[in-house]
Amino acid sequence: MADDDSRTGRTHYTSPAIRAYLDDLYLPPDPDLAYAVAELDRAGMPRIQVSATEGKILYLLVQMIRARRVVEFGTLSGYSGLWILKAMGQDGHLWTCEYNPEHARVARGVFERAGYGPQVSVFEGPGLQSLDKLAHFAPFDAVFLDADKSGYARYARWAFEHLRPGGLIIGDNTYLFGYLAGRAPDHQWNAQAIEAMRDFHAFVAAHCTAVCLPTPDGLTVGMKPY
Ligand SMILES: C[S@@+](CC[C@H](N)C(=O)[O-])C[C@H]1O[C@@H](n2cnc3c(N)ncnc32)[C@H](O)[C@@H]1O
Repeated sequence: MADDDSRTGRTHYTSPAIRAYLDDLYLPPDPDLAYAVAELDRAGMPRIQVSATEGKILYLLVQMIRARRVVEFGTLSGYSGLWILKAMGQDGHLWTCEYNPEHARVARGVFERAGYGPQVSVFEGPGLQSLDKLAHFAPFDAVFLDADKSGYARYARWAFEHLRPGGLIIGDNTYLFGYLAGRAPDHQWNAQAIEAMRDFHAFVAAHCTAVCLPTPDGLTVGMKPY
């Protein structure tokens, strides 16, 4: 029977039991990924990595387009980077930007330990200031945005310019923690930040074949047309 509430997103059928059942099936334990998460706690870093399901979505997307050259903004301890590297296999390369030197140091250790050291370039510094350097390695197959949310629109324009046709722009937290629409700006996310995220969505919607997946905080996937 038709269920307008779930189709329109007003209700959903997720439950802890369903999540546990599906995670058991689709997300087998991986010691490298577990180590990247454990490193967050050990180093006193925030647990703000993508979820395992979002990591698996990244993995699938990277494999579906046979990506070999991926850029990431927002490395943290390398958790999402590992998902991307594992999906690319031995001939892939990840350029990942991180402005916190301690996060970059921890991530390098995580990548090395998992055997991906030679396949990763960790760029230290603000992502927007690394764009010119990164452009030397274009064209890319995918660009994953998970750093400064106010920069997403600028990252997306840069990504579009430096992606091959069929390449992907992927952005996490594109609901802007609930502030994207229908919520008043405040000290956490001001009007300018909300406008910047809306500018990101407007750009991706206008230039890419795209959708915003309804993950807990929105995961936007846009393909540069062929
Ligand atoms: C949400 S975390 C990234 C999580 C990571 N992608 C994962 O899933 O494992 C965001 C990271 O971006 C970094 N960051 C924040 N602003 C940045 C900027 N302007 N340039 C580069 N990195 C930035 C933070 O230090 C933090 O490590």
